[in-house]
Amino acid sequence: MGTAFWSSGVLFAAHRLSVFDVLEARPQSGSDLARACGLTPAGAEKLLAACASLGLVIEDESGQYRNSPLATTFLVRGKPAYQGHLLAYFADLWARFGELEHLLRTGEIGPREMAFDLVRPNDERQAAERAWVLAMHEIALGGQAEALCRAVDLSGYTRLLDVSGGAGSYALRFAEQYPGLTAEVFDLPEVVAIADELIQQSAVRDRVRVRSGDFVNADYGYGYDVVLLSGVLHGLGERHILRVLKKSYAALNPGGCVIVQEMTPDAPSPAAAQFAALFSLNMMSGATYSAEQLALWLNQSGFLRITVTPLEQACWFDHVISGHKP
Ligand SMILES: C[S@@+](CC[C@H](N)C(=O)[O-])C[C@H]1O[C@@H](n2cnc3c(N)ncnc32)[C@H](O)[C@@H]1O
Repeated sequence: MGTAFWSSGVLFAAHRLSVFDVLEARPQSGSDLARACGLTPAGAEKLLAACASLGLVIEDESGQYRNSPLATTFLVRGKPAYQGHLLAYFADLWARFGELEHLLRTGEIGPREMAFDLVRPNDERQAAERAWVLAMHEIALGGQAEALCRAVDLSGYTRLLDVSGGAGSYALRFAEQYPGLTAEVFDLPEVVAIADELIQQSAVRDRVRVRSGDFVNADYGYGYDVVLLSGVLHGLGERHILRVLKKSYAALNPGGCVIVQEMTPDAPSPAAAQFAALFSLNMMSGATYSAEQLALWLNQSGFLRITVTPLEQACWFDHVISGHKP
């Protein structure tokens, strides 16, 4: 455990230096890669050896390196299962976890993260925010959207509101699955701008649209059959959770349902439970809550017929909790 960050550091550096993009074009020796990626020859050799030890690249008998199938699938820009934005998001959490002790003692981010945020140029900040939104999309495409679609049945419903819907990934997936469904992705203005790009590239662009606003203070509207809250509640404390759930309740038609998708410490697999426990540490407010606690909050907000569904296969969110408006 003490050296786990070594592997993360190698992965982040190799990805940021475009090592996997360069190797995908053709196998390279250490000195070729040094030239292509702007590294010292010694640095390139060490990085390649470290990547080989992690199963990211493979060396042949002539000393040339190529991507492993793992790297080709997930780490090359433009590939359908590319996870690079998610990696960039993890790399952004580096400072937070490096100064965890400070966060735990004070409840505030540490001086190094603060200093980093202050000196970060605007274009880098915007790129990081965009990477974060696209990271959420990569999670959805990486199996989460399929898992959610299998866990809930929206047959007969016609209007869905995806509150804090991020890239709109789940609204898009549901619209694809249910031809009679229209969906609205509600999020902050800069986020819905990115969602709208993805919507316009999709086959369901005529049935999915965006609306910008603040989920704590905005009126969600009314007449919806489904309100989706995916990965939203873990960022909030109890007071705001109940506020969001009550607004969701008000937005629904009688018979409509709220769907909460979350990571929980009572996840079906030990690995997922560990992920939820560690994930909870990087949040300034909020926490990963148990499925039972989330179900209780749904009930306190007026929802009935509450069901709790563990997602065995999903890699990020491990539970769906849904409830109906009577
Ligand atoms: C963890 S992401 C989840 C995104 C998406 N639902 C998903 O599961 O991929 C949390 C979302 O909450 C949004 N958010 C944060 N503060 C917000 C606010 N005040 N009003 C509306 N959305 C907000 C973020 O922009 C982000 O898209």
